[in-house]
Amino acid sequence: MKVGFVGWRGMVGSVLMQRMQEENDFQHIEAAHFFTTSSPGKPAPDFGQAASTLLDAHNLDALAQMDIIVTCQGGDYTQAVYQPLRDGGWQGYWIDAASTLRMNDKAVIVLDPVNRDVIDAALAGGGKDFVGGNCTVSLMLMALGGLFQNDLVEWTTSMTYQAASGAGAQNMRELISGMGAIEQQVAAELANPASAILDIDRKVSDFLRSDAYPKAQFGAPLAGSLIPWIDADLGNGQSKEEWKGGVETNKILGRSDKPLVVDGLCVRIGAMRCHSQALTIKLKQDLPLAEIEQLLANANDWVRVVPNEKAVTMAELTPAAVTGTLTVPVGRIRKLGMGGDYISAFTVGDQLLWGAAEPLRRMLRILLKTL
Ligand SMILES: NC(=O)C1=CN([C@@H]2O[C@H](COP(=O)(O)OP(=O)(O)OC[C@H]3O[C@@H](n4cnc5c(N)ncnc54)[C@H](OP(=O)(O)O)[C@@H]3O)[C@@H](O)[C@H]2O)C=CC1
Ligand SMILES: N[C@@H](CC(=O)OP(=O)(O)O)C(=O)O
Repeated sequence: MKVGFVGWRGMVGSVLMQRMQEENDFQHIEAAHFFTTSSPGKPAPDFGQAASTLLDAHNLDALAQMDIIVTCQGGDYTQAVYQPLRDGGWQGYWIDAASTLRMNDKAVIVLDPVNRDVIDAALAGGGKDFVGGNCTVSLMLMALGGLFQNDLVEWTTSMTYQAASGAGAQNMRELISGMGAIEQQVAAELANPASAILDIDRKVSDFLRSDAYPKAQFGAPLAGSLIPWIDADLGNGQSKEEWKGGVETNKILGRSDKPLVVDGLCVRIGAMRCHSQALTIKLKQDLPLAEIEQLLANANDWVRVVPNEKAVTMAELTPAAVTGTLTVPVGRIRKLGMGGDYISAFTVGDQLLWGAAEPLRRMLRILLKTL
């Protein structure tokens, strides 16, 4: 098997490479080839394979030599290369982090702990295109798979608290710059315990609204504020990120013919790389909480039910606790005042791991085992 990697040095690609090394995935690959859009001919990274040089990621002939291509290069690259490659007769497997092909009929959105059956059916039917899902959708399904997979959900809202990393590496830098710049505005006042808090607040507020605040990437202040819009404006009041919540959830679950309503508001907050979501779930029946918790906990090896108590919630159900881990905690589970079939839940997950790189890594392993 020849496997080509495109976008391996970007943020998502780097996390993918790191996970592949941790899981010894390269040992299962006969020949790994690394592509670049910027520096063909330069030395390729050494992940225990023979030293080689970087290939041109726009060279269709070089790409066509691959049995499997894994790309984390982004939607523009997929848009430019995928169809010409297929039109040229390439029959290989395409594994992609970008959203471009997700809703294509022939593509499967991969999240194997949730939809291994959908993936296997596609492979058996000759499917060749496997795309990672939107990060909030994948993380929601990892957390709440126990309810969705048992067809217990009538509808759900997902109100998100999304990290800067979802917008890219430069946006993460801008978030930290914003935090630092705010502190600098009032460093002298902070050092003086007698300074008036309303003076500090006024200085910070003035700075947040000023042109001096670093916001070139996000277009609005994030540190010290939030941004209640993510991705494109669809023109009907819904953001594209919110639209993805519904269509991608149903596609992953293989129920686009009988779609569940999944809708809500997507909000960017000042976390680094963990997305959080608050959910209201209308169940099809009034199940005891203990049964709900058991269904959630048993759904996969990564979900962890956090008891709905203050101390453990503060310790375990936060971006600070979860960042850099594959664990997907879900907590704040309780019956809501609307009735016994309404529950709340809150979940946190690393959007670069289960939200981006890990489903791709696992799909590659599935292919390497199957082919
Ligand atoms: N960010 C996220 O959370 C998610 C992203 N995705 C998808 O993955 C795609 C890639 O996202 P992301 O990883 O954030 O993109 P990055 O901007 O981090 O990387 C994309 C490419 O930029 C080039 N590049 C230029 N300068 C640098 C540099 N200094 N360091 C590293 N790479 C550099 C590299 O290409 P080259 O080596 O060819 O020069 C790299 O592959 C997105 O467009 C999206 O489609 C999907 C889910 C989540
Ligand atoms: N849109 C997500 C990140 C992302 O890349 O999503 P998608 O893969 O659906 O384009 C966010 O900003 O948090």
